[in-house]
Amino acid sequence: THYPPGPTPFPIIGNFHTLVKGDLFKVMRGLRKEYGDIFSLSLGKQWVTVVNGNENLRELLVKRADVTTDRPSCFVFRQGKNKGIVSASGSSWKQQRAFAVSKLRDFGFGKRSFESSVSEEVEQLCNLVNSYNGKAFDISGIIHTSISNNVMSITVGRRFDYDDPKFQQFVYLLNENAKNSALVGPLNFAPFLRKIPGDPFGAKQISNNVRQTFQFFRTEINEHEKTLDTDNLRDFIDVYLKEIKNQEEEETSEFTAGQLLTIMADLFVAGTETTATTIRWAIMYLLNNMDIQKKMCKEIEDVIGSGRPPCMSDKPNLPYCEAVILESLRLGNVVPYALPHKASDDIVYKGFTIPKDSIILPSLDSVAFDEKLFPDAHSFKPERFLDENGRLCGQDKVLSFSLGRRVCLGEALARMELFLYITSLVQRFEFLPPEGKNPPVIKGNLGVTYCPKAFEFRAVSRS
Ligand code: HEM
Repeated sequence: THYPPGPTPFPIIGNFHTLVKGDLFKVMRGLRKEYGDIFSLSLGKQWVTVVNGNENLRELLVKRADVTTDRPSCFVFRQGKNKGIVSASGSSWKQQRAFAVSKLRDFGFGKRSFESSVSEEVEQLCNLVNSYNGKAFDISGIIHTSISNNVMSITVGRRFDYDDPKFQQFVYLLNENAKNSALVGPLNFAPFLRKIPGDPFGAKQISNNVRQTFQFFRTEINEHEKTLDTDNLRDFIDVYLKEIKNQEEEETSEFTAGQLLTIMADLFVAGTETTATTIRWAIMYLLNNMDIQKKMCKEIEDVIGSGRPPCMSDKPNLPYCEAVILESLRLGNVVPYALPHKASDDIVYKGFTIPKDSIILPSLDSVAFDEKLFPDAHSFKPERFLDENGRLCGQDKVLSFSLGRRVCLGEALARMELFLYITSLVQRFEFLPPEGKNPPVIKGNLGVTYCPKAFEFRAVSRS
């Protein structure tokens, strides 16, 4: 059998030493150059096949979806007990995902009917930003809280105040885990790393944070159970609790409180950090490209003015703003290797065999920086998404939400959030570096998500 090529592994640790050599992006891009689009790594007992390039990803994740959709059993997914949506596989995943998608949609998730709720959240955020009176500040904490409220209002049925200490602690835990690079890196694949005394890879801390996240939602679910009225369903938790009751008689029912708990954590974890981070990237790029910020602001002024905030029906009339958002999604590269998939059977592809039960890592990074799709790929150039008539083009080339059956479940909501938050902030404020300072250096930190290093800026009211 012909396995995909890759660096020669050492005994026991495999290619572990190659991956921790430094910048993971550089290492992975270098390996692609050396071994080709489909290369493999060995980590402990795990085989990992890294898939690069738009066509290979489409071929494997879409056309061969029958054998590339499951999740492997690695550290990050065991945190979700292989239940719920993100970490689950097979028929259980299919059923839970379909149920969640359909019921969330009933509550307006990602649809126009939910727009007013997101807009209110944006308004709250803008008012808070305004209260800094143009003084330099770091927006991460409040943007995380604001974004998570959008998912909370549908799932838990209420929003949380920015100064709610319990909620702040909760959002903090999430951030801490998201920053932990071990979750996407070696820890995920090499079980022996978790046993090293002193917890150098933060495995215990991660598990502990996850436990606290689950506890937060367990309390919410318990309170919902006490007040449940099946004729008046308030939110997603209520809908799910009703389904548990409906299926009580069936011995094989997959609708359990444990599943609900994991789905809640899934939605919260997958839906907060990603969107909030993309917005922070957009702000960072706009601070470094004042001309682009001015153009965006001018488009908003011409189309909407300053009398009312932007709404979704303005989107087709704001192609330049939309191009800035697409370029932030692409260059921000927030989930560079998506989440691990599994080969559920031997897959013969381009003369290689990707062995059954090995991990498939989709490199979305390889698409975001593909020079053929995006010439001068490392530069921030919204114009690449506009044709000669200023109309939007090439949106489909951006694969930030992955593809195939595992495609991001929150894509529609995320796109709505990105549009409303970014255009509203630009309409109301001019983003400037802190007084007397240069704009923040465009640098990221690769954890679960690739996010900008902490930075401060001034948001100066335009009125
Ligand atoms: C800019 C924002 C976002 C980006 C870039 C993003 C990106 C992604 C990516 C790359 C994946 C992995 C797909 C794969 O395994 O191949 C994913 C999965 C997922 N996302 Fe998102 N996401 C975003 C926002 C959201 C939001 C707002 C939600 C929901 C509230 C959400 C919920 C999920 C869920 C539940 C999954 C797991 C799907 C599954 O395993 O079946 N995401 N997302």
